[in-house]
Amino acid sequence: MFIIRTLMLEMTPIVRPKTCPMKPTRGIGQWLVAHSFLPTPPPPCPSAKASAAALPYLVVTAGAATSIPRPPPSSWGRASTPPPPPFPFFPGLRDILLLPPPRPSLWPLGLLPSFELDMASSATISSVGAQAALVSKPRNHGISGLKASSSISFELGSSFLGKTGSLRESVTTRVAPKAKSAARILPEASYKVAVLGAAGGIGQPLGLLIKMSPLVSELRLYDIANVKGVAADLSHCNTPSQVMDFTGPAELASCLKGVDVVVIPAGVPRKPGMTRDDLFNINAGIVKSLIEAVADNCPEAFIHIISNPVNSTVPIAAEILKQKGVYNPKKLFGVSTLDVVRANTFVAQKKGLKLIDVDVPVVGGHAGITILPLLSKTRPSVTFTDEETEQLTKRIQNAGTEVVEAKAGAGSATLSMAYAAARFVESSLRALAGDPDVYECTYVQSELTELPFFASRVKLGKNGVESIISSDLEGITEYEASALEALKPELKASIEKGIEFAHKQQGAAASV
Ligand SMILES: NC(=O)C1=CN([C@@H]2O[C@H](COP(=O)(O)OP(=O)(O)OC[C@H]3O[C@@H](n4cnc5c(N)ncnc54)[C@H](O)[C@@H]3O)[C@@H](O)[C@H]2O)C=CC1
Ligand SMILES: O=C([O-])CC(=O)C(=O)O
Repeated sequence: MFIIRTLMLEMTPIVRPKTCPMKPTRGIGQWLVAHSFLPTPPPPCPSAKASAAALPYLVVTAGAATSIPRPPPSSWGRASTPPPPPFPFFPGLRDILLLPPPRPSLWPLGLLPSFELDMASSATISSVGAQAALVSKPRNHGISGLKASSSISFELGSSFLGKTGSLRESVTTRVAPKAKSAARILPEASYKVAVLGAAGGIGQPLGLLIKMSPLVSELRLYDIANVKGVAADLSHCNTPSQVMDFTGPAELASCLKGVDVVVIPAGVPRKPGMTRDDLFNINAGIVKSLIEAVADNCPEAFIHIISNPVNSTVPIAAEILKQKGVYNPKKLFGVSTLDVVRANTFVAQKKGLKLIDVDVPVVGGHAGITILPLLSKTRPSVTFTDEETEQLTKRIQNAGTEVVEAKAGAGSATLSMAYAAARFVESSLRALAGDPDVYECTYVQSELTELPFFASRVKLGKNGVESIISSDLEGITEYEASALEALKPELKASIEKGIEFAHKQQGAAASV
């Protein structure tokens, strides 16, 4: 955690004169990066003293009212403005405050720190020179589950976020060299991300979500078919990244050269009645061939494996990378983020908590009983009856099957998976950008247990896994301890199956 001192110098005065329709309220505040939606910063309210040039890109919403307006730029903040359509990601929020340019990590995918905005109720934000106080208290890790802590606090004098304010946040970003001296924090879209299997059920929405990231300069989409249309479609979104399409093995190398992150959702999904392991025979070969290309073309990239069965496909990838002499265990990840996303959602629903507050670590693997939510480690601290623990654990473990059955033959989770994968991509990019405080649960090579691969919370850094967080496994309940023991044989078998497959392939290739 550190203090972003420079931000204070950039504080743009609140541009909300009396005529603006929005009133400050008590409630949860969320930071949205408006520039994903508002390519041109809106002009100020008519009486605001802030110049258009000083206008920020970051919107803070506070309050829990019914709709968040997205006024057309020409009428931003005018009282007479009819209610505009709701903000796509955050219906249900109202007050909008304009603040300085965003840090890239704060984009609207739920990767948002959550702040308690406790405004003096008597304060009227009437102009640039309002006497308002905004005090935000540190909250739990928020949806991202990434922050060791995040806090922000402002005591304001002549402006809403005046010079006396201070901001403490655990997020950093690339600071453009020029911007440093000007005390300006700018997001820098400079990362190249490749999605392999980009025309599929996960690949398409994942492409869209990555296209919205302010950190990405190139979005490379690869599939064996149908990727041109997806790329043409996405390329019309006016966000920073350039979209490129690559079709078939002949174009795979060009797709991969120079990328920072490779995400692999290529492969077949389950149908009702199947286990993830039933996908092994097809997906093992797909992952193998794609990883061979990754090894040849971008061995330094972070590799995110979504293709099931993750418990086996990650060990396969590790073996292939070893065979190619480029295995870096710190950069190979099985994407188990969806388990965390689900656990957070279900726990919040069950306990009546605010979704953005809840963070449940999920360890083990990514199939059935190998998915082990550590409910006792839920933040904020919350107690569960034995019955609740049993019911929640089972629901989280079977959530994939819940979707497979609901889709009745049309595939498995795609949208929530894309959301989860986009979160993991964003976390990786933030880690690459030097954010010192990025944590995610992921299935990696591990010494946390006797198993060679294990999902747990890890700290991500520029070089991948910086450390594996062991504390989540300390002081777990009896229920969790016995579930942990119970999952080991299945996870071990899946790992061995993957390793054996890779060895057999190598043997077969050698004998040709
Ligand atoms: N890790 C997780 O939490 C989750 C994993 N999954 C897994 O993700 C995988 C993909 O699921 P969906 O997108 O729903 O399937 P899908 O069938 O809709 O899409 C898969 C895409 O992969 C492409 N593909 C197949 N072989 C390829 C190859 N050799 N190279 C490049 N692309 C190739 C297909 O053309 C297709 O566009 C499945 O294995 C599924 O089980 C799904 C949900 C969650
Ligand atoms: O259940 C499946 O087959 C897809 C998956 O991994 C999930 O939704 O967790």
